[in-house]
Amino acid sequence: MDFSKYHALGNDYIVIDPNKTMFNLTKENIELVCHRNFGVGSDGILYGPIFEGNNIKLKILNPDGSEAEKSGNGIRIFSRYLLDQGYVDTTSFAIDTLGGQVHVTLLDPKGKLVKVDMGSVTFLSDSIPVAGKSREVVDEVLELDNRSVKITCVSIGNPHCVIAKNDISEELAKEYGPLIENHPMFPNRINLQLLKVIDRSNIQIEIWERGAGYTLASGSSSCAAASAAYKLGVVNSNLKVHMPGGSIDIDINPDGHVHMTGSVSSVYSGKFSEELWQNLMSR
Ligand SMILES: N[C@@H](CCC[C@H](N)C(=O)O)C(=O)O
Repeated sequence: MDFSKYHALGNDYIVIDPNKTMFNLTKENIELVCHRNFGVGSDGILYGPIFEGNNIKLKILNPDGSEAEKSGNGIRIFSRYLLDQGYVDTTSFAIDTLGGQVHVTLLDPKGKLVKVDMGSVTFLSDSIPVAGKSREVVDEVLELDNRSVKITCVSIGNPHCVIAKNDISEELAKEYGPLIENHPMFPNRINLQLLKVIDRSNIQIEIWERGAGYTLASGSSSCAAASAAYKLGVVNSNLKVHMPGGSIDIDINPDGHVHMTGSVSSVYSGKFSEELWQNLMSR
């Protein structure tokens, strides 16, 4: 077995385990493995577990080869991988990511339902980052290709830009996505969520992910959009985030920590063909 593939609400990831498979994490290799025509195909690679003392570290790679600080669906998937491979034998453990440590609780004996304390969010421009003077970026006007949009920006370890609209669609996410992701206001690029508030306990989002493009679901996007809606005063602290691939439950605790609960599905474990493997090893 060289890799395992899982999805969380249609957001699919390949887990490559450095304890089992030597893999050069070059931009070209990541792009090839994630490519849906020339490789295995996925919305990213989860590279781990990397053991540092007693800690378990995870690296999250986007299909364009960039490294993400956090991924909500990625963390839930990786938690199930740790259980499937016998790396953990408790229902509660921590994982270190570039965007901080997260705390996981397996709510199902097979790891099919996972809750994660994703940490706390910030709206501060310097932390996200968003260019310009130091401020909270909440309901602020951004010029976008001859249009004005209202943005609220959030970091939950990785950066997000939320745009609330009455009508949202895949087409609109694909139109706004590249413009927002690469806008000069966002020096580290950014993930986009188009947000529609259904009622105080339900929101709907369409997502464009930094380094990945349009995806069917995103855990950190769910946390970001729910936190933005809560900050704007239009939802309660416990809510459901509906996405094209399914829904995630979000609880915003009084201490500011955001808890995300959602499913994980196993797809298959596989081996790279000798031909693809030679290709990957040669660069
Ligand atoms: N799908 C993820 C987010 C993955 C990282 C993102 N593309 C970024 O670059 O920040 C999720 O479920 O959170």
